[in-house]
Amino acid sequence: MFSLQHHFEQQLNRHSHGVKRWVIALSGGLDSVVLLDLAARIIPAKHLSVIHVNHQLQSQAGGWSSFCQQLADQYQIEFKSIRVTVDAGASVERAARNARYQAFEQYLQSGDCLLLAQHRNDQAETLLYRLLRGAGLKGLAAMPRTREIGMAFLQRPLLSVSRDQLQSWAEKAQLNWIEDPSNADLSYDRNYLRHQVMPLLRARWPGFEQRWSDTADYLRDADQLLTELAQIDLQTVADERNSLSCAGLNVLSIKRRDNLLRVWLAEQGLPAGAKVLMSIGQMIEAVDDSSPELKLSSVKLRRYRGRLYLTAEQNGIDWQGRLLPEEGLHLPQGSLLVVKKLNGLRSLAGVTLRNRCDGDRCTPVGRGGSTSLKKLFQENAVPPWQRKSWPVCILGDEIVAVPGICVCEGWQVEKDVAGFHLKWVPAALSVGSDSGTL
Ligand SMILES: Nc1ncnc2c1ncn2[C@@H]1O[C@H](COP(=O)(O)OP(=O)(O)OP(=O)(O)O)[C@@H](O)[C@H]1O
Repeated sequence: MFSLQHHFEQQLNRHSHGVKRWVIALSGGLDSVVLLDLAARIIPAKHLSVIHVNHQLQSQAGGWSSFCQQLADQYQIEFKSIRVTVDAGASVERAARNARYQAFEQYLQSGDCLLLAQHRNDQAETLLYRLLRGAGLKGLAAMPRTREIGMAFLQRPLLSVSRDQLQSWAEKAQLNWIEDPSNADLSYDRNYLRHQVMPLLRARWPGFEQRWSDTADYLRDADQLLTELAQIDLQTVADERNSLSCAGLNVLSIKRRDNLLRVWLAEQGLPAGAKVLMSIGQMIEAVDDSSPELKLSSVKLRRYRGRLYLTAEQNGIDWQGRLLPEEGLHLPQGSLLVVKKLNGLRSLAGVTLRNRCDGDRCTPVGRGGSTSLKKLFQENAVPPWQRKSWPVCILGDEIVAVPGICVCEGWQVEKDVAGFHLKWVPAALSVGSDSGTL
């Protein structure tokens, strides 16, 4: 016979490695109240914590927060309530969800596992909802059982359990919960599906939620395999500055190329619909000396010397006087990385950074004389829009190295000794996106 508690425990055990604290996301509704009850039965209270997000959207919101606090007190579990302001624009549902996940992310620490109470019926609703909105493979994979969130990760241990099973647990255990009146409001798409559409489907095709939940799992596996294929392909076409070779992309079939581009753009928070992929395809196939550009959200995709670059408009980084630390620097505009290996700079002591200036010259090792930075950038195929913000290493008035490009005469470490290698990686663009991640 099915035991909810046993099933729940098994699910937790599958992803318990390294978990120091289990954080229950408690809305006060039936599902998360059952989740809390189950967790409290098998995890010692000192390893548990409850988080409630107050969206401040309804007059009763403060009361729900107090209800959750009282519940946590009953179980003697640490409680945290976070108030968020929901930017109620086109979709209140989506804005509330985004604000909630942001609050979770800020609260969670490394070693935390956030537990959410979504169940099988929620999964089926999500799949149908996404299908209605014309989602791609990733969207149709619906909610993952587990994923990273900020420094921690989240789990949905009830994803294979039905709403009825949760309800009968709640009744047997005599739990109290809140009924959110907005759950009955059919003007919300999710509620319409839940109350009007799903019951019809269930009457005609009993048990369809389980099958849809399996379908979502298959789709997630397929999506993961395609992402892995894209990662393999990226290794052959991307360089260390995360630009892509058009020649390399042209060798791939169009489907495989689109798959790679989708994953590459998604890493930067950029969606890639069919139209965008077609335009990028034209850029890739353009004649080699052309430099087409494509605007994507707030960034530009540019082609330069046969490579594709994603770029934000940069105003130049004020490096002035910045000291070069051994562990490197991570800034919104990019990362300066430092590795120790043969050759390289002999010391970082006193070395500072500044922006490159017009007329800058230096004496790269092995070149036998001085050369302009302009020429060095051209020779190294540094795209023009990156040149302004490329850092230059200075000691006194002298350029001692240009990260990723050269070390200058007199500053290189002795032969066969490890020195400091500097690499400049222009920002991997991260554009705020509302991809509806669950
Ligand atoms: N305000 C909130 N504070 C903390 N966690 C929340 C909140 N709202 C939702 N959650 C978590 O996200 C899950 C899914 O949210 P969803 O909106 O589908 O659930 P709900 O119907 O509001 O509440 P429940 O699932 O508890 O019945 C919840 O089960 C709960 O774990």
